[in-house]
Amino acid sequence: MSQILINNVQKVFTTPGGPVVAMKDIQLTIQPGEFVCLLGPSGCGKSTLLNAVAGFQPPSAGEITIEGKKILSPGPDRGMVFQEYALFPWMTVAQNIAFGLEVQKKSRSDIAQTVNQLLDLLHLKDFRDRYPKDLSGGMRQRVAIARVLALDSPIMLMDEPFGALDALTRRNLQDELLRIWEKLGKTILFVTHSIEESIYLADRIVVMTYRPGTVKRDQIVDMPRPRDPSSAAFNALKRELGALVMEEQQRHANAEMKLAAVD
Ligand SMILES: Nc1ncnc2c1ncn2[C@@H]1O[C@H](COP(=O)(O)OP(=O)(O)OP(=O)(O)O)[C@@H](O)[C@H]1O
Repeated sequence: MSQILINNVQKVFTTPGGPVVAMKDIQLTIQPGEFVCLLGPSGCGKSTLLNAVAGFQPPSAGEITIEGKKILSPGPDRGMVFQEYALFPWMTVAQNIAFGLEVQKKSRSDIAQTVNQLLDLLHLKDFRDRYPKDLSGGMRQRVAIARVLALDSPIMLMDEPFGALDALTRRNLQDELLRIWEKLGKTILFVTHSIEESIYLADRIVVMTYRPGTVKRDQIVDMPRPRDPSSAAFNALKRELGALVMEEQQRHANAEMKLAAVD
């Protein structure tokens, strides 16, 4: 199983205006099978942390290990889903899902079996021969998820995957994701700036501060699923986390005003 250990991680970007400390002193352990959301306003380092776990951008200090092995580059144990669907427009739905398996040189029959299972799991059977341009945003994101699931990585890293979807489609895909997570037992690290989305989905919500990104609150969400966004417990937590996020948003706004004053 795949425990993720984020050990005292820091990331500094060099910019023409000087160094930007995007995240600092991040210390987190994510257990196998856990669903963790990274929550915070724009610019608080959520994507920086996710990209470091993905191995796209190594930290400047500290280290990230998965099952004790230091992360230095992307690997087959981690699948990534982005906000933009990142599908190949010249391939059909089935071909998009099969792509990674073909790169891995799996046998034709294995590929066909996995693709059929995933078309089933994500309710995409009737769309298998369509091209991405002929699909809705929600459908495209289903294909993107199926494509990552095809590789059977134990860890899924998701960067605002439902951010561009309308509210109804978003709820629908959140429910699908929970169903898949419960069925397949993946470890999920999910970036969002939606407080409601984080409470609806996560076992644990890590609220981050604005520049430098640090852990402001590590919150267990101890509510049975499916969660009811109109319940008292849901709303109490929403208010509490809302106040924390608002503080950071305010710090962001103040920092931008200072910059504008310098300009
Ligand atoms: N390549 C880079 N070069 C310079 N600064 C960067 C770079 N990438 C990120 N940053 C800065 O690091 C900080 C954290 O950025 P990051 O994208 O991780 O935040 P975020 O919380 O994911 O925000 P968003 O929700 O807008 O994506 C920001 O202040 C950003 O400007």
